[in-house]
Amino acid sequence: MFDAAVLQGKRILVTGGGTGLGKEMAVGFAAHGAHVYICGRRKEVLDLAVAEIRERSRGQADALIANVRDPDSIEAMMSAIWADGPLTGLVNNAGANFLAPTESLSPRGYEAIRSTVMDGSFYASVACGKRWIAAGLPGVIISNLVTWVWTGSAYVVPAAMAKAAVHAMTMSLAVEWGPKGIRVNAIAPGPFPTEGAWDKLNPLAETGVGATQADEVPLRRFGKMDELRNLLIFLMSDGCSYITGDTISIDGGHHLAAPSTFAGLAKLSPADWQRAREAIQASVRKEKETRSI
Ligand SMILES: CCC/C=C/C(=O)SCCNC(=O)CCNC(=O)[C@H](O)C(C)(C)COP(=O)([O-])OP(=O)([O-])OC[C@H]1O[C@@H](n2cnc3c(N)ncnc32)[C@H](O)[C@@H]1OP(=O)([O-])[O-]
Ligand SMILES: NC(=O)C1=CN([C@@H]2O[C@H](COP(=O)(O)OP(=O)(O)OC[C@H]3O[C@@H](n4cnc5c(N)ncnc54)[C@H](OP(=O)(O)O)[C@@H]3O)[C@@H](O)[C@H]2O)C=CC1
Repeated sequence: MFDAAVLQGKRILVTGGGTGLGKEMAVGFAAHGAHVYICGRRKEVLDLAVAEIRERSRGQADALIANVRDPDSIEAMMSAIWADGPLTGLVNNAGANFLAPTESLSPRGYEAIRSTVMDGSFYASVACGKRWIAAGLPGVIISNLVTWVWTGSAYVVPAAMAKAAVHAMTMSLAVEWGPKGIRVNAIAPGPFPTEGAWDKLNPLAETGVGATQADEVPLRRFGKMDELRNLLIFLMSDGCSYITGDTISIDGGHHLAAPSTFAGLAKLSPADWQRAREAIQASVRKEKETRSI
């Protein structure tokens, strides 16, 4: 769909690019000429991802360990990247989410999600924005949101709140930084199955409702990674020079047909929720064992 050199000379950081959607975007950017950087908290996962991105794209990729919940960690990562030259683009993709009845959430559970999605996107955007502004350089920021920024969603309330905050950041920064040549957009994907998301959002047969299902998507299927890449490459490219402040859905029409949330989980019993919690926490424990930061 695009010229293979459409992103030649671009240097793009994808947060959370070691897995799932972030890794797939990184493959697309690198295959179209960009040097991609990915970050996350697990060295082994990042090393494997860099090897895979290089092989699949035949392009340039590097990884840095960083925790987006920690502004000092983000600053250290940005300084390391900028030492080799400025970024031209940032994708705020790192995310955290799990299904839970809201009344069961502790302040730490809420904070784990809010700080990853809302604070992480803010810190990374400001770390890039202030460098671009100081150097008089243009830049592109794209945040990976979800259609709940328009609909809300039961049982994932901290994620819906935090993504909505980043939606507001997108509109606000587009206006504030537009005169400086910085474009700020977002995407709102529907279901694109990934191990990370499905472990946390569809842990049991009973949790297979709306948000993670394909049958009520008007286009009757999940999203494909090539479709995601096409949108991201376009938004990141110089051909997209007049779009800013927008959040573009890529969900096969799911949110317009209404069942794109977790409303259907009202049928779960307390025992079902306990099993869901145990399954989610088993997945989190497995991931945490391999964290490097
Ligand atoms: C359509 C699809 C849209 C997709 C959207 C996505 O974003 S998909 C992206 C999917 N990918 C990811 O999410 C990847 C990143 N995710 C992660 O790093 C972890 O999943 C994390 C968010 C739990 C944070 O880890 P961490 O090391 O910071 O945290 P921790 O383990 O120390 O727990 C913190 C608190 O949370 C509590 N708690 C946990 N589970 C449950 C539960 N089921 N119920 C209730 N509470 C729960 C836990 O008890 C603790 O509180 P406490 O007891 O101390 O008061
Ligand atoms: N899959 C889907 O259908 C949809 C996904 N999305 C969004 O897409 C994004 C990616 O989700 P997906 O690929 O499915 O799930 P993943 O779990 O695979 O991706 C999350 C990534 O974020 C990284 N991450 C999490 N916390 C931090 C942190 N504190 N610092 C640095 N990196 C962090 C994780 O790496 P590590 O744990 O090593 O740090 C992981 O690589 C999320 O923002 C999600 O909300 C939106 C709509 C639909």
